[in-house]
Amino acid sequence: MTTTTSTDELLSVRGLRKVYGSGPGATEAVRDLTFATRAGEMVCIVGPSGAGKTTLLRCIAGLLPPTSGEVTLDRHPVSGPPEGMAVVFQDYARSLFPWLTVAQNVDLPLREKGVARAERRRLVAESLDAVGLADVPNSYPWQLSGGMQQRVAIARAVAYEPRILLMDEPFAAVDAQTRADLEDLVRDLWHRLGITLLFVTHDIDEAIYLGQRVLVLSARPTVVLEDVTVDLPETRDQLTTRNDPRFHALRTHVHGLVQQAKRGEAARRAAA
Ligand SMILES: Nc1ncnc2c1ncn2[C@@H]1O[C@H](COP(=O)(O)OP(=O)(O)OP(=O)(O)O)[C@@H](O)[C@H]1O
Repeated sequence: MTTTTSTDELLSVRGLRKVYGSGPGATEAVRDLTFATRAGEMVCIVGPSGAGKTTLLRCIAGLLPPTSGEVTLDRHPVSGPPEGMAVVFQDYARSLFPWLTVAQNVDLPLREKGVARAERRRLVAESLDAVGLADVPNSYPWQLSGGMQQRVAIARAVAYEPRILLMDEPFAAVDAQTRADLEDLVRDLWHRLGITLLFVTHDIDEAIYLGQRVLVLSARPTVVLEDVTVDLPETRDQLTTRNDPRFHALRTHVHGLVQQAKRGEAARRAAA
């Protein structure tokens, strides 16, 4: 288990509950979630399908009001999209504007933030360079592969200079090789920029490869089943890390927890 001291806590989720709708048709998506992350941490979240991972991220991002409980960023309650937070979703095709070029897509949130033109130009160029897209600023998203489009979405988030970046299954729609490249890109950006990262994924191997901690969620209504510390060397690469016996042990452990969560869901359904 990881304990987070109150002094360096950045994000805190306390007693979060989210119920959609009311009356007999209500869905309790999240029952009672409590965890915290320190500044600069990389925390991955896994859990069975429908466990409420997207609901949790939307509450953290201030896009959805919780039914009860609280999310704080730097001790300030989150009640709308907070400054200093950026989100990358799975569906890059819908999150990019097809009528804007790559550079214009990255630039848009900076314009909305009121960043001066010269500074915007620098941030757009630097972030496109950071994701390996320095040579296509004038292309349109639909002219690029899926992996490249997701890089544009990442560049847009990075250019915003967030303190915390939320990613909701960002690589679920790309092929395996592209996914491995994007995982390494995220680790690299996290190291270089010193941001805090909260990364939701279905993929247990991906969670362990990327994270310093993996929060395993139960099935709906959701609680944290276990907060697993990923005690792998900080320098990771696709071959060595994934062949490390410790990686296999962690994967077996997390896999067992997710299976346990699914069985809990099956038992709940049988009892209903
Ligand atoms: N707008 C909504 N109205 C009613 N129920 C909803 C709404 N959004 C989500 N739900 C329900 O809440 C539960 C959790 O959904 P959510 O999308 O947060 O889970 P998830 O863990 O992200 O799922 P997946 O792993 O399949 O992406 C599901 O039962 C879902 O049907």
